[in-house]
Amino acid sequence: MASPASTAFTAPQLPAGRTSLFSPSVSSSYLASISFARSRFRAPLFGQALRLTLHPPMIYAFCDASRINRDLRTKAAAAAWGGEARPTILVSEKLGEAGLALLREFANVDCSYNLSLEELCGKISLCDALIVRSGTKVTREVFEAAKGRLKVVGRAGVGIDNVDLQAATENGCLVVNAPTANTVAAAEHGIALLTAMARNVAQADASMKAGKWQRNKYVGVSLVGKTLAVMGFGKVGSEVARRAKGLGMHVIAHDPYAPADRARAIGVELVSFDEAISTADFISLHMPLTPSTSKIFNDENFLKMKKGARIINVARGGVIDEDALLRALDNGTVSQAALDVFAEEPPPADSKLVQHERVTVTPHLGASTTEAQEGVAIEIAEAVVGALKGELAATAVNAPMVPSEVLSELAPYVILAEKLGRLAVQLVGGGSGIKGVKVVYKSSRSPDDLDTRILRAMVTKGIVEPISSLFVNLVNADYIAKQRGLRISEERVFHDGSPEIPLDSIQVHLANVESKFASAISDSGEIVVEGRVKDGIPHLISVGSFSVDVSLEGNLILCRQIDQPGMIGRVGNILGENNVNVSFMSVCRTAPRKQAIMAIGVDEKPHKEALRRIGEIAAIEEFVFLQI
Ligand SMILES: NC(=O)C1=CN([C@@H]2O[C@H](COP(=O)(O)OP(=O)(O)OC[C@H]3O[C@@H](n4cnc5c(N)ncnc54)[C@H](O)[C@@H]3O)[C@@H](O)[C@H]2O)C=CC1
Ligand SMILES: O=C(O)C(=O)COP(=O)(O)O
Repeated sequence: MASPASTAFTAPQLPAGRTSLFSPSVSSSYLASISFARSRFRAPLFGQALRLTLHPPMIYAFCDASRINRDLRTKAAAAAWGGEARPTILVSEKLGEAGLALLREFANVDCSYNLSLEELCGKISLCDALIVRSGTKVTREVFEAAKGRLKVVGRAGVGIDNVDLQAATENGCLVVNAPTANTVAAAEHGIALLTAMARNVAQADASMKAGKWQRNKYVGVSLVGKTLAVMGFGKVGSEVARRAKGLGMHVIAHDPYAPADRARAIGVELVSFDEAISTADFISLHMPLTPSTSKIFNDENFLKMKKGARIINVARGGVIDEDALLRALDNGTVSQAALDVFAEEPPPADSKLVQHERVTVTPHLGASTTEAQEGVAIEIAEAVVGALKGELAATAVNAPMVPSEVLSELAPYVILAEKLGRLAVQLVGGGSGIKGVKVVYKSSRSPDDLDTRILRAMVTKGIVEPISSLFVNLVNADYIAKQRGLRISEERVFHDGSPEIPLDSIQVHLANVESKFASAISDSGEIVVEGRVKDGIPHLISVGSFSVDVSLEGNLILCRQIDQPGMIGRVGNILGENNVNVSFMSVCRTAPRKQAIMAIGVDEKPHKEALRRIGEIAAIEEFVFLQI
């Protein structure tokens, strides 16, 4: 690599009249950059501490910097960030008042319940977020009808089987849920159904109301000493287990993914699926509905059950083959069932299962307590508002969860990563197509101590957005990379420095490509650009095998020239005559009077004519203009 004898000429300056680096006219990458810091972020710039106040569009932009940048050109979005118009949140099912109040502080809230699919599709392109419970099917059609406006779907509860996560991801829409606030309610409902079923409470109640007094008919079974199999030992399952232990039951559980010590800690033994269902008197279902759990309780598995077993389902109707359950009830394999959830909700009015004498039913009431609904509403409102502000929700279902402290630490590197991707892709020439991208992180931290997912996503964004109409964010970056056949690999290089600083530099390598600026090809034959964060500002520090030193603001001109006096002046004059403000300039040479690379940061895009005149300077061997 050429010696880093760079000469920095002009200190970067804030454009006249700008009080913040992040004025609305600023590029998408700036917007993306600051969105990580939750509210305020102090960046020591050019010897002075500049307070960056995050306006909503800026914060939000992290989720969708390019879209926001486009939106900023529209009246609606411009107003949104000014506070005149605000984001719109559609709430399609009943949500607790406390949650609605939180939403209303931040957005316009449209509570429209019982929408048909057509009505939902009709509204959704006017909404930035949608909040649902289990009754709204958020299908691919809905995401497509959103035409890119919908940024967040909030599921006010746990199960997200009613949301097409793949379609959400493909459309860059974040899905968040509220996974904890209804756990106890669901567990209590499970216990309520268990005890009610064992003692025929619902049937006896209906009988009395019909004027009967049937004491012999409704003799129940005792729970104490009986075996309960908890199928799915997650949040709800373990709370059910804890309560069932209190009722004197012997509790076993099946969950392929649950840690045995967590079960042991509450006196529950984890067993295989077959052992659980074949030894239990009561089987309580608490697993999610997924392709692998769909209809897992079927004819074959009912046959394995202890004769006369009793089943409780507060999870999802779809985990049971309902026709098979009916057969098992009728042939006595299963003596009773208590169901809160159904494959189709509401089930058909003539459902034989609902009408069955030995089946106790409730209309999906597991989460329906005053307390749980209040909690869920607040949990989801905070998650959705946070996501609209660009914070990464801790309950994101289709995006990597990056803790907020990691985000704020990595914020300047995130900007750097996007800019390096953007630069690298603009250096590609010759229609070679990009296949392999390698991101190299030089860091003194151990790999476990540096979460690079967000950086990789932003490199992808930087590479993909300039060459496509796609917008890329953390939600869809990996998906889009895969779609475009981009293999993104990462490499860590140990840097002997302070672990206080997360990264020394980031390199982006594009393999097997030609470049329109031959000097960008390194000795290894790849386009390589490397950057570093200095004083909170991303800098380009090498291109190909040449060292440079230029802050990555505005745009960039790279020239390779024969090192000789007067070059800076000649290029500077042409730019000056074109009213293009130079923000930064560095020259790096292999040796005096040999080859040199001049990197010039410019605020404006030079006119074609100015670029042509620069290209005509005899000593300039090649040059390229890059938009950052
Ligand atoms: N009826 C209602 O109103 C409510 C229903 N639910 C439902 O209850 C279920 C559980 O909720 P949480 O406990 O909060 O979720 P969770 O994610 O904490 O627990 C689910 C557990 O199921 C396990 N699991 C996954 N596949 C399994 C399999 N094939 N066999 C056995 N276990 C498996 C997972 O390892 C996990 O431990 C979800 O389906 C949720 O939608 C939750 C709240 C209210
Ligand atoms: O949280 C869950 O998974 C539930 O099933 C609760 O559903 P709901 O919000 O009451 O429609």
